[in-house]
Amino acid sequence: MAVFASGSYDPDSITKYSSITEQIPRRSIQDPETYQLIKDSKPVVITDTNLVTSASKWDLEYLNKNLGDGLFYVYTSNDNRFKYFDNKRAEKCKSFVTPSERHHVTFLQFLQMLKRCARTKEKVYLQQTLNDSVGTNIVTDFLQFNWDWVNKCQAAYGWGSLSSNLLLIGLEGNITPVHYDEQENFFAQISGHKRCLLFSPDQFDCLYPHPVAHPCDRQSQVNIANPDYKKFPRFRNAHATEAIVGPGDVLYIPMYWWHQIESLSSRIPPVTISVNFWYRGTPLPDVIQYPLSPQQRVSVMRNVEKMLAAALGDAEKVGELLRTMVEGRYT
Ligand SMILES: O=C(O)C(=O)C[C@H](CCCc1ccccc1)C(=O)O
Ligand SMILES: [Zn+2]
Repeated sequence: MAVFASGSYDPDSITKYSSITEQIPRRSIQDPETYQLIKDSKPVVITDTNLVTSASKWDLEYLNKNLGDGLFYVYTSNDNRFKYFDNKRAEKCKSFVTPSERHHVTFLQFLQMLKRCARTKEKVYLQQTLNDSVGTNIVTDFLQFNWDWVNKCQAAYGWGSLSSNLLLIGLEGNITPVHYDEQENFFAQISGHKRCLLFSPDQFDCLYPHPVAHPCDRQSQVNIANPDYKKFPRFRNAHATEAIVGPGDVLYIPMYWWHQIESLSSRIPPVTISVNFWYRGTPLPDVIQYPLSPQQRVSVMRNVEKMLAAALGDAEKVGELLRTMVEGRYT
């Protein structure tokens, strides 16, 4: 077993995907190009924001001592994929097999689950929105985030309010499969390394998301590690851009950009820790410019799916109606 110096990762552990073509640029907060990229809704890794420097001391021991006795959502998966699913919809959708299991546990129970994973090879992923149940030391660290910088960005780009900060503590090998979010995201890496694969929103047709009413809405049906080209032939045309983020890096994931996040193996520390900053998007402009942006086209498609499900009173009937409308007519 190779042991890596603290804070490094094993480059050989990185799965080779055919669809990777380029690297996401890494820029300083001093560099004007950084702000041009964000303005253009393009991904960029900003290397020196000090956004979460106050969290550099967050390791499992410190977090166990200071996170308080609240409950945390921890997902377990028997493969290493943690495909997000809407819990409420999953309960309603009888035929749906949840791709991972959600537990609501104390941090101590999470640590015990981590220990068990070392034996059972099961994977575990803590994904919890930071809330006011955390201890005072975490509040102090949180208040020392570089809010000045991130608030300036929020205002400069006309983003909506900060909706949440998700604390993510994962094991090497954990994968959050390809999905998009309807929020702007400053993804801050605190401990360990993560490989982020991003696909632009105009590749919607190559990534075959689940229907909007499905528990896995916004998630791609394609497993990019083993794509089913019969079901998803256009995935052959997909091209990703990649960044490996380490402690102190902040990846800007623009709203509607597809992303897959993989925790890279590094013996020290055995876990990866990240905190994201999700912002509601810029409100629609008063005058819509044509042609619509790829993001706006995704939003239109989502609205059509929602309206048809409501109009038909049954989301299961949307596909049939759309086929009737399109086949032989709009082809
Ligand atoms: O920050 C982001 O957007 C990420 O995708 C980070 C990702 C975990 C996100 C889990 C999730 C996905 C969809 C809805 C709610 C929660 C990771 O780091 O593994
Ligand atoms: Zn995401």
